[in-house]
Amino acid sequence: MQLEKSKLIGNQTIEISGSKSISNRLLILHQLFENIEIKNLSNSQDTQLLEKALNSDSEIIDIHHAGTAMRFLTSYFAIQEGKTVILTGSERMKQRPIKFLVDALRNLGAEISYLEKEGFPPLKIVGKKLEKNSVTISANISSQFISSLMLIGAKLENGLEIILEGKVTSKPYLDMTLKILRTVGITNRWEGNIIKIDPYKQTEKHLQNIPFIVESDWSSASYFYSLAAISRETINLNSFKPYSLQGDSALREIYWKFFGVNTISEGSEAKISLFPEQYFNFPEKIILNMNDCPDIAQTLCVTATAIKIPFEITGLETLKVKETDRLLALKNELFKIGCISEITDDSIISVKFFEPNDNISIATYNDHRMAMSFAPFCLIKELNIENEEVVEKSYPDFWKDFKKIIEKN
Ligand SMILES: O=C(O)C1=C[C@@H](OP(=O)(O)O)[C@@H](O)[C@H](O)C1
Ligand SMILES: C=C(OP(=O)(O)O)C(=O)O
Repeated sequence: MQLEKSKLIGNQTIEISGSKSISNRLLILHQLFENIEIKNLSNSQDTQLLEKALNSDSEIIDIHHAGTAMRFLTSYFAIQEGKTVILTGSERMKQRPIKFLVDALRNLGAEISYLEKEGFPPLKIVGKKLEKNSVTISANISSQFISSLMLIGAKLENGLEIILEGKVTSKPYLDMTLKILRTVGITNRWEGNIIKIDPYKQTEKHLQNIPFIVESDWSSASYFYSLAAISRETINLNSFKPYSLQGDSALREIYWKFFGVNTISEGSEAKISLFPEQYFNFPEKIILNMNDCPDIAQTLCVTATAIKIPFEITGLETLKVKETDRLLALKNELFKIGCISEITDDSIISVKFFEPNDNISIATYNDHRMAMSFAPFCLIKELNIENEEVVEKSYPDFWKDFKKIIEKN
């Protein structure tokens, strides 16, 4: 996608579809427990793949690049008595870890085997009744493993106790799962390092359809925060609430503190306006731990580079095992837009900004967030985004929405 040097058309309104994370949880719960009437379901390819997998009779389920779906379906199929499936995905999916989740499920009594490399998809899952109700799992690789167990917990006869070992990564996603479980009547608690999910008891309330309006996707909103911060123009976003289940709503505080972008909520209309201060003193350096919101780290690095604010971002140990090694991809591509950076296993630090060359072409590494996070740089300089179709994974309408609010400068 060739993007000319552009300027923002101020005060336009964008409607992003429902949160991918919330939608994925609701689809699993709908299938396992309840008639949930889901409104504003995510239109992301990942959510569509999950929905298709849940309704499929096929023995082979290919989930492509959808990590959350892969992890959630592993537990889901493990408890489908009498059903055997092969759960597979893209070449990258076959490099993304799943061992700790498989070990935990096996310890509960599940029958899961690896078809290629030990510890990685594809998996053969023979659905069974799980008899045990307590399991220990490392919490520092991916919170998706734990959410996956939590989502099936209430289906086990005595519920499920999950004992977390080590540092908990991406914690707001676990809080999200617990809160969503409560909305469908599954009681739970998290005390110290133990999460307890009570067994499901159907009540009269549950016999009706439970309506759930999915709030729009905060991770997708990040690209508009970036545009607002760089352009200093206002952007309006629909279907966002003042109180969110999504950890990426930390964008409000982060973009206010470091970039002076105010978020004004019009509560009753579930609409927010991103309103940049015109005379904001940018900080000398951004020092931030983003372990709670890893999916918006790429966005923040590009905004900071465009405005030339040095940054030191830590807590990013999960980035290496996402759609690509996001730390390496960031280092390579930030260089093209004028930032020399250093990376470690869990951090990225800017070292120096310089005037980038012309003819910038950003590689996207099969990673939707690489494409979307670099696009706002067109407010500074013309650039090409390679394989622009990667955005489909989470935000199929991205280019349509993006182009609606920029024009050639
Ligand atoms: O539970 C979820 O919906 C997600 C959890 C996070 O993954 P990790 O826990 O692996 O960091 C996040 O990066 C991913 O996009 C969605
Ligand atoms: C990491 C992501 O997704 P997943 O792990 O579900 O592939 C993402 O959307 O940034």
